[in-house]
Amino acid sequence: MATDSWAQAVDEQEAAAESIGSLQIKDRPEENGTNSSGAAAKSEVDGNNKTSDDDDKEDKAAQSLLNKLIRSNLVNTTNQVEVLQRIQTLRFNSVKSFEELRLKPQLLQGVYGMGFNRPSKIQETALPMMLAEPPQNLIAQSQSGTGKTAAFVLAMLSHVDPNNKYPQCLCVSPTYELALQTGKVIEQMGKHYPEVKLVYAIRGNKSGMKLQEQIVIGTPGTMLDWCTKFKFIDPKKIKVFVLDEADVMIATQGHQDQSIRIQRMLPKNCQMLLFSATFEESVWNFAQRIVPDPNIIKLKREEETLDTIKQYYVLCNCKEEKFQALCNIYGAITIAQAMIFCHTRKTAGWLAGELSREGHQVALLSGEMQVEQRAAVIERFRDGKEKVLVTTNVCARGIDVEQVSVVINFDLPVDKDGNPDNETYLHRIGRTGRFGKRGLAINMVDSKMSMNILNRIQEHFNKKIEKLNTDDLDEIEKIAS
Ligand SMILES: Nc1ncnc2c1ncn2[C@@H]1O[C@H](COP(=O)(O)OP(=O)(O)OP(=O)(O)O)[C@@H](O)[C@H]1O
Repeated sequence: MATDSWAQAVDEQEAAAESIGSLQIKDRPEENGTNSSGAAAKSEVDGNNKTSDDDDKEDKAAQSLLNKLIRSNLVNTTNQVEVLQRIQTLRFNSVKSFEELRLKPQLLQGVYGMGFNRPSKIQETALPMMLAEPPQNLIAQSQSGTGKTAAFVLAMLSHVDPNNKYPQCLCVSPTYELALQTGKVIEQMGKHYPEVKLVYAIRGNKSGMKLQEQIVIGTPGTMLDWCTKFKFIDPKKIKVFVLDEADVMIATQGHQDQSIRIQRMLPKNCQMLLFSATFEESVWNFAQRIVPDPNIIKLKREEETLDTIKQYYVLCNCKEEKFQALCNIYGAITIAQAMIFCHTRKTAGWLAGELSREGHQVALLSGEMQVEQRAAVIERFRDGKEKVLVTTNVCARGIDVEQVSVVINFDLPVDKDGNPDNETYLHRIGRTGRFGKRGLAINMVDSKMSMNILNRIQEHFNKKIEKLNTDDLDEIEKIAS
């Protein structure tokens, strides 16, 4: 992943270039796209890699929250679920309908009330395991948006006994905001089951006495305090323990230990469920400490591909020329919606301003915005209220806006050392099914260094990126046909 020391360096370089420009000593690149300032940029980066742009730094929790806030649907996947079951355990059949799960009528009503017609891919396999008797432990990994939260919420609601007025399910989340999002799902799904109550174990929400609510959802530190220091919760009475967003959890100092300490207080027969969007070594090690004797299910992510994307590059000398090229493209072809990626906030802000002056309806995602504000911007764009979304990569990481047909790399994606960030390139332009039949990606090249990056991206994907002359309207028109 690209970090922001490079962004900072580019910011500084841009600022320097502006002051140099005002002294009329502009470093103009050659027509073939070479530019001596490319090398200068690299050395600036090298000299500045300690000065990171902290404001732009996104943590995983914010990313995850953003995804939840803007998502209104399941992520489509045709990949098969991979199941690793415990030895000598029951065989679980996957289900194709919610009826097959024999849910309580109030819960079935809740599920349908949320507009779910049938279980998602991961739910087909995970739900029968989670609802089985005796309770089964589960480690489940699948990409964000595939229905994990809805699955464990249904499991918790199914397992509680509303007649018992004490906590029976604990669910730990990495942040207060993420806990609230899960809480909302519990409230929606449990809408017709009002006897079941929910409480948030989050800082400042001290209850002062033993809890009566059956479900407690919160962050690990407060949850641990409520179990140990304040004794609001009797851990011995817990039937279901859920650890959500394990990959986000382990990125936060202290969360792992706190979660493990909570888990150790729970009875042996308590059902342990752990969910994660990714499964790197560290997550896996943590998962195994939290969930003894687990069933494991994994849903592979759809492969991203460049096969159906037409890729072009445009040679320019400076950002003004890149902007002009962009205007020419807009003048020649009809673009329903486009996403434009810039390397720095400053360039993104400038470009958004220029585009608005040209009469475009522009949305800008910027690092200073709160997560909720960003979600609102993306939502407006997704709803078609704006036609162009200008953003830095840091802001847009992980965001899917399906209807976008044109992606413009105003700056090519690079990592902190100035090398091509192939993963980000693929993610920006290559989503499966994102473009329907055909998509268009246009890369702006403005220096020897960026030409070199483009060449390396071509080599990496073994896919030719064609040159496009944006001064030739006929040529531009052809790319859209
Ligand atoms: N069976 C279903 N049918 C239709 N929509 C569903 C179904 N299950 C979940 N959804 C919806 O799909 C979206 C994603 O589901 P959910 O939040 O459970 O996924 P997730 O894997 O937990 O994602 P994240 O990791 O981001 O929390 C939500 O809007 C949810 O309401």
